[in-house]
Amino acid sequence: MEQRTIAFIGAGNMARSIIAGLVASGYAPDKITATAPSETRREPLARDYGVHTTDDNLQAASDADVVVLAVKPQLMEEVCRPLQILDFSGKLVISIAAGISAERLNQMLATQLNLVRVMPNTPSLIGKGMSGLYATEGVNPNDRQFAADLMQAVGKICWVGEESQINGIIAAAGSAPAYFFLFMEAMQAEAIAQGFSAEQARQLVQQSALGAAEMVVANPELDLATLREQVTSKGGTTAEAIRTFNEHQLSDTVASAMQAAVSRAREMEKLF
Ligand SMILES: NC(=O)C1=CN([C@@H]2O[C@H](COP(=O)(O)OP(=O)(O)OC[C@H]3O[C@@H](n4cnc5c(N)ncnc54)[C@H](OP(=O)(O)O)[C@@H]3O)[C@@H](O)[C@H]2O)C=CC1
Ligand SMILES: O=C(O)[C@@H]1CCC=N1
Repeated sequence: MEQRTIAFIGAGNMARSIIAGLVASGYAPDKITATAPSETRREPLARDYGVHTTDDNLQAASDADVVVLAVKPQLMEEVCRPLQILDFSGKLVISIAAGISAERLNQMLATQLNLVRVMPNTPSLIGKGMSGLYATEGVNPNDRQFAADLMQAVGKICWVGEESQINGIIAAAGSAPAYFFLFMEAMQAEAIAQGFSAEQARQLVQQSALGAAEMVVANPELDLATLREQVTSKGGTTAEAIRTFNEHQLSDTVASAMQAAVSRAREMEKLF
């Protein structure tokens, strides 16, 4: 892919995941700068991935072709204010923040940005990310392509045509790794309660999760219900487990949780 100079403003969990995946995919580390106030954040990034780091947001953004806004939503306004003096006209700006609209970002940076909103997730760290992308009006095909290439270097992508759909991406992908971790945590805890060591329980759970996910990927012609039915022998153990999940309205719980993620994103759009 095209090697542009990229500044990540904010070097936390998500920026680190993208940077790790990018560098592993062959992106030149010396084209990447990550900024954070604390040395403890910056040092491991420089050490592990060979990228430049600094606490100088203004210099990093000024030197970059592409500015990735990767701070917490509640800090975005404060972080953007000093950057208002920059000329963003030749730059592509990518925001990965949840709950901050393009219109708000234009206000925060006091200009009409050439902006793509991206909603990634942390498995980008290992090249297995899932990102949603929304290009604001006027983003040229080259910049769209660059944003797509960038996120494809760390996983799969899904373009959305309406900005509001980014909140749906949060619910279905951005936040989703945490749902699966939670499910695995609960399974691990019960496996321990049933007598396995923490290590054994973790292996039982993680290998089953990996196997299930890979079965889904390897069998695109089979819908998810069919894969489930293949495990569920009539009158057997799985049927009882599934009946218990259904009795406790697992589907409704999942739907409510995803709706709660969307509601929170909408609420954040008003707060920050
Ligand atoms: N985590 C996730 O799975 C996902 C997160 N996102 C979005 O990514 C963004 C970042 O989230 P996440 O990585 O989890 O958050 P983190 O808290 O892990 O990272 C935030 C980073 O911002 C840095 N920071 C704080 N103040 C400044 C400043 N003034 N200038 C520059 N950097 C600063 C922090 O540095 P320091 O530690 O030194 O203070 C830290 O490196 C959020 O907007 C979130 O919505 C989107 C999708 C998924
Ligand atoms: O929890 C959050 O707000 C961010 C956005 C998606 C995942 N983490």
